[in-house]
Amino acid sequence: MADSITPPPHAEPLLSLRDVRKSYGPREALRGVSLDVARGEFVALLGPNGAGKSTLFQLLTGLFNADDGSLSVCGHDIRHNSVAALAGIGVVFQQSTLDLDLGVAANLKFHASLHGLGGRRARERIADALQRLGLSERAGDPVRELSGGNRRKVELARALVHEPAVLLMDEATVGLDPASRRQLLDEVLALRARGVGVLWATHLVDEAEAADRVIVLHQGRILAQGRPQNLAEAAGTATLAEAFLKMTGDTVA
Ligand SMILES: Nc1ncnc2c1ncn2[C@@H]1O[C@H](COP(=O)(O)OP(=O)(O)OP(=O)(O)O)[C@@H](O)[C@H]1O
Repeated sequence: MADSITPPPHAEPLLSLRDVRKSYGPREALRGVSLDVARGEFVALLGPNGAGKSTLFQLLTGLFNADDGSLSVCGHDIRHNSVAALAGIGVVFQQSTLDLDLGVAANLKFHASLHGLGGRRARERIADALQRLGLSERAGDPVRELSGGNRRKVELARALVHEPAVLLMDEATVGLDPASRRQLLDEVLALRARGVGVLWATHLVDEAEAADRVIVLHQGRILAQGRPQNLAEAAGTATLAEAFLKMTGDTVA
């Protein structure tokens, strides 16, 4: 009998890096990194301090060019077709980039206009993003009056206003208390259902445990990748935390 199950259509990764290299003078920050993020996939980029996570994000957001290799978003090469590639990315950086004296909605409006969104369409997107994150009632408040957790949610809302295919989160929970950290992680995990691909950089193993796939980055190289449980099994440890320590702990930085 013929197999009645049709194979899924070939899914192009939303984000694709091939053999990416970047040095600062003699210091090699990325030494040939290749990775993909698929539609609706939450990938944790787990690495200790100095692993190269921020460098990778700076390349992905067009702040620097890679010395070698290629980076593409939705099939658009970041170097050769940067406008289209960057339109597909939403990003929350480690350090806040909100204007503290502007209102919550005004911060989002400014970002929307940078992406060519204005008028009613922008207002609807902003209202929708704030509503999803439970911030509708704070729309008119200056960001300065918000808690650290809510400020991060505003950054997340802002990163999503132009409806990017891929969301980049660079150590986005730094400085948050455990409850706010969990809340932010849950908000981002929920984006998978909308097809958003997420690259979540962290040095915190508990955040990586929630991921569909974990990529362990250390001293500019990918040491391992796979489902959290599979990584632990492959390393012969009971937990991902032990596997991470085993992989990275005994090497000199
Ligand atoms: N502007 C720079 N000039 C020189 N070296 C740099 C620069 N930025 C980063 N590096 C070096 O590149 C390597 C990777 O740093 P990077 O900040 O990308 O790592 P990271 O994983 O984000 O670490 P952290 O979590 O501490 O920010 C480190 O050895 C770092 O010292």
